[in-house]
Amino acid sequence: MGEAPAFVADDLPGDYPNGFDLKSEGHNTVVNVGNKTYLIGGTDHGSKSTIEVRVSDKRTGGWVTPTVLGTRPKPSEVISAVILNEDRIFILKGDSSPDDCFWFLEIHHEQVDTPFVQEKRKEFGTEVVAWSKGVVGDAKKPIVISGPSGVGKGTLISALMKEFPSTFGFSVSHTTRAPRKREQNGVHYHFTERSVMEEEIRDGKFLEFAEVHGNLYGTSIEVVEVVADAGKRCILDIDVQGARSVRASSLEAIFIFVCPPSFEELEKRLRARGTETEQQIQKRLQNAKAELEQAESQGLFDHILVNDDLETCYASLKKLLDLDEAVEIINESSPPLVDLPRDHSVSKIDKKILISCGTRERASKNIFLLDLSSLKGGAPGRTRGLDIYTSDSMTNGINVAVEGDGEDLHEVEVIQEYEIEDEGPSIMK
Ligand SMILES: Nc1ncnc2c1ncn2[C@@H]1O[C@H](COP(=O)(O)OP(=O)(O)OP(=O)(O)O)[C@@H](O)[C@H]1O
Ligand SMILES: Nc1nc2c(ncn2[C@@H]2O[C@H](COP(=O)(O)O)[C@@H](O)[C@H]2O)c(=O)[nH]1
Repeated sequence: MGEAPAFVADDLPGDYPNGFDLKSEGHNTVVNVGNKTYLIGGTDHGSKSTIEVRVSDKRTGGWVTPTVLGTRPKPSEVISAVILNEDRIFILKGDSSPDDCFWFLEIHHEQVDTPFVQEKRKEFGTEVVAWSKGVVGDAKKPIVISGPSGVGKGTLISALMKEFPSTFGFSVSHTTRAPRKREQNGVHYHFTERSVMEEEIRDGKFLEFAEVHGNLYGTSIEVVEVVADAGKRCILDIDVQGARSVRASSLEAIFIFVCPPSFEELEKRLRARGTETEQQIQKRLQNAKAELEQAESQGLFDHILVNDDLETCYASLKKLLDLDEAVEIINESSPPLVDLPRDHSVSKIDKKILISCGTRERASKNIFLLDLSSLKGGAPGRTRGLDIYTSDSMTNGINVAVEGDGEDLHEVEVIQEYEIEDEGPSIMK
């Protein structure tokens, strides 16, 4: 038996407040989770238009604007919503492009939080919600490479990127340090002012950041997601503090620490590179000692590589990434894409979402199923692992592209075995 619809569009509270800059009629959605009501809808501030969120606690009344983290979706005229696990709301945007129709809004409900919302609630001391774009299919785990300055991380990463340009994408960090000769903005780093970066950190735009050798460095969420969205495996070159933060985040990654064969050799390489002043070299060497000690921390790094002979170290890196025999494969099969039409209805059945296309009056037989049982990640990045199944990918009028010969679609048969409640769709425009 299917669950009752998560909410209905008519469920607007009697005291639905005017005065919000949320568009009315259809552009908004109201979701009740326990004692809270979430009003989710579009605003139109010119180029800055995004979906906004207001929260009301039924016990205290009144509406608050929560701290909103993550990349906010652009408004849509048709928004459907389904509550998942009470710690997040699944948002479906009708009439949106395939890469923009599924979103998750992570919330706080009673004792239930996603780790990110929990951490940020403590940090901000406010009501916090966090957006995370839903992505069909999975992405290969990003690779975090750490190690003391001058050990050869950049050299190893460049070799990987050169040999496997379609497989890997580099996470271009932000830094407040000055560019070196031949370093290009946007390629080697996003060079930025400290005040700007600090503000972006406060806005929750960074997956991790750290003060390293007297400058601020950080990995923006956007940079990592842009690489993953391009179907590439992201490589992060970050210090040990950053690795620790990523380990604590929702980003599942492989963590590699690169060691020098000796401290003397590290110093030799740093000096030979000729990019730092004597004072900076001393600072980096001092920090290297601490980093080498921390590399031993239980559970932080999955692999430790000694970069003595470069070729040998590079071969070991490729081996642990299962690339030793590899020839780069371009255009691996991509996950199915779906255009969610403007008129659709949504029902929740366990961890599956059934979407029927068409209006209530002119119901269409076009349906597809979203399986949310293997979700991974979440704010501050993407929520991955959505699976789509469609009844008839070629003839049903939904623009669904499915790889393979169609056999994968046998799961769709299961749809007919579910009993969907008669109450109609959970929301319809
Ligand atoms: N195995 C190696 N043997 C000898 N020299 C090496 C080896 N690996 C790298 N190098 C050299 O050591 C210097 C430092 O390397 P690289 O810039 O890649 O270090 P890094 O770890 O990325 O440093 P940073 O953290 O400061 O960016 C470079 O001049 C590079 O050519
Ligand atoms: N925590 C982070 N550390 C970073 C990031 N980008 C680079 N780094 C580390 O900084 C040092 C110095 O780099 P350099 O280019 O000035 O030599 C090095 O250990 C890098 O790994 C980041 O985004 N976050």
